[in-house]
Amino acid sequence: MESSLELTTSLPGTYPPLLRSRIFKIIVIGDSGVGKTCLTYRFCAGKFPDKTEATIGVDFREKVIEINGEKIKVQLWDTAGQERFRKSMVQHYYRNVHAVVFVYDVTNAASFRSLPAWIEECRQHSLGQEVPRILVGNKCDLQHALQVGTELAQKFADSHSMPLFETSAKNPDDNDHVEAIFMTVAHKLKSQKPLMLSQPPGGGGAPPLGKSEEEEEGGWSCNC
Ligand SMILES: Nc1nc2c(ncn2[C@@H]2O[C@H](COP(=O)(O)OP(=O)(O)OP(=O)(O)O)[C@@H](O)[C@H]2O)c(=O)[nH]1
Repeated sequence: MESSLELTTSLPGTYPPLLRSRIFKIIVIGDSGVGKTCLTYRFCAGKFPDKTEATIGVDFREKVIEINGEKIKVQLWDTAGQERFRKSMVQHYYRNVHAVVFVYDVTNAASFRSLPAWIEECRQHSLGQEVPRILVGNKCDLQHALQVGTELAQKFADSHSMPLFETSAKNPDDNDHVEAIFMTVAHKLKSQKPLMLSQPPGGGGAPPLGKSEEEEEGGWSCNC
């Protein structure tokens, strides 16, 4: 995937000023091919990617946004949907997560039926209802091929206490805008700041919304 070309490491001692801003780590999860890469690329780069390949392990994309005068880095972890590309990375995805975005493809009922398994995987990694979660139905531009209607998806979202957004990474004109979806999550995280300053017992949940683990380790940064 071409996005890997956009990744740059931070050299020790050369931290750009924005590295001190707060980071929201949001993981994007769902079956292979639902459009996780396209959605994250759309938000961070502002356009639909020319071409994508199956994500191997994880890709990171970041965007700096401003909420109420504070600059915040939204770090999207685009995870691999294919099991064979996930195995070695799973433990890393789930550390220090602030929010989860579950994605299905509205033209692929199987991707919708997989959602309980993705939710369960998150739960097993201490990401339950206390962490902001949203549900995104992607590829709404392909209305002629629709397999998952809004009513069914809304029932599922309600039963898991998640807001539902239906969008298209390719052409969001008539749907929820990709940018607005991720901004909604960021606003929610910012408004929950006091709640997130302490670790839950056992330390399994999200850390304070300050320096990320990757930042502490001088890890990856992507400026797309
Ligand atoms: N028509 C349409 N096609 C889309 C949309 N989003 C993604 N696609 C296409 O769906 C295919 C898969 O998209 P990806 O973003 O690579 O899917 P993914 O979920 O990241 O897949 P993995 O990396 O294997 O987990 C690509 O051919 C995209 O061009 C959309 O909103 N509309």
